[in-house]
Amino acid sequence: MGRPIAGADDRAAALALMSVSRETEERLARFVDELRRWQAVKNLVGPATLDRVWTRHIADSAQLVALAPQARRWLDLGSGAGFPGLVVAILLADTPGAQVDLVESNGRKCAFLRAVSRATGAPARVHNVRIEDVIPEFVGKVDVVSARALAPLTVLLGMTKDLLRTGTLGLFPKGQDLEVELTEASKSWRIQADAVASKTDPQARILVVRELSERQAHD
Ligand SMILES: C[S@@+](CC[C@H](N)C(=O)[O-])C[C@H]1O[C@@H](n2cnc3c(N)ncnc32)[C@H](O)[C@@H]1O
Repeated sequence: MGRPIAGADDRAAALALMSVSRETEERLARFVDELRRWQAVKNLVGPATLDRVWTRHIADSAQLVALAPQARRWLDLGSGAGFPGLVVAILLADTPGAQVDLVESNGRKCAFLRAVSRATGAPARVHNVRIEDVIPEFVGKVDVVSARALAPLTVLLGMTKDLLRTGTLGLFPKGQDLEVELTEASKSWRIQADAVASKTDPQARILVVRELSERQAHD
């Protein structure tokens, strides 16, 4: 997006980027209300981003759903205040069989995620654990693994390799350093991926990882 926009304009700009029902918009608005309420005492997101929460966080997260329209079972790692995982869960709230697992090590953020899931009826389960400890539980069980602002790509691929090697699609929003991250990660991994332009930030792209294998010494 260009010039920062705030308040009602920000909400309208975000909604113009998404195609959601009235009910889904209301659930997203409930999420934003709760975020503002909790933010006052718990500092869940960067304070500077709160004025543009609809474009910077809601629409930025929502755009992932269109990249995996058939996916029902999502795993979001390092969910923080719910981006992108809880937004995805709200968008899938009326989709039969939808389930979004949110993994977050910070207990305060998990309390927020649970409160919003309850308030919105989103099909989300919150796991207050470390990512490294739960990945094995999800191998073969999720269609998509997502993570935003969690770790450099090399680290992210190491964390998710057992999922990506067994048919789970990886959706990783990335900033302007994606080429550098891909060059670095390609030293250790063979990666089949597309970089899709972000709808909310001209500098950003979403890395869609379709296949992953480890490089051998002779590669
Ligand atoms: C920079 S924040 C990004 C949050 C959110 N994904 C977003 O884009 O707004 C990274 C989050 O990952 C969580 N986190 C980092 N390492 C983790 C780990 N090993 N296991 C579980 N959560 C982790 C942190 O507590 C933090 O909330």
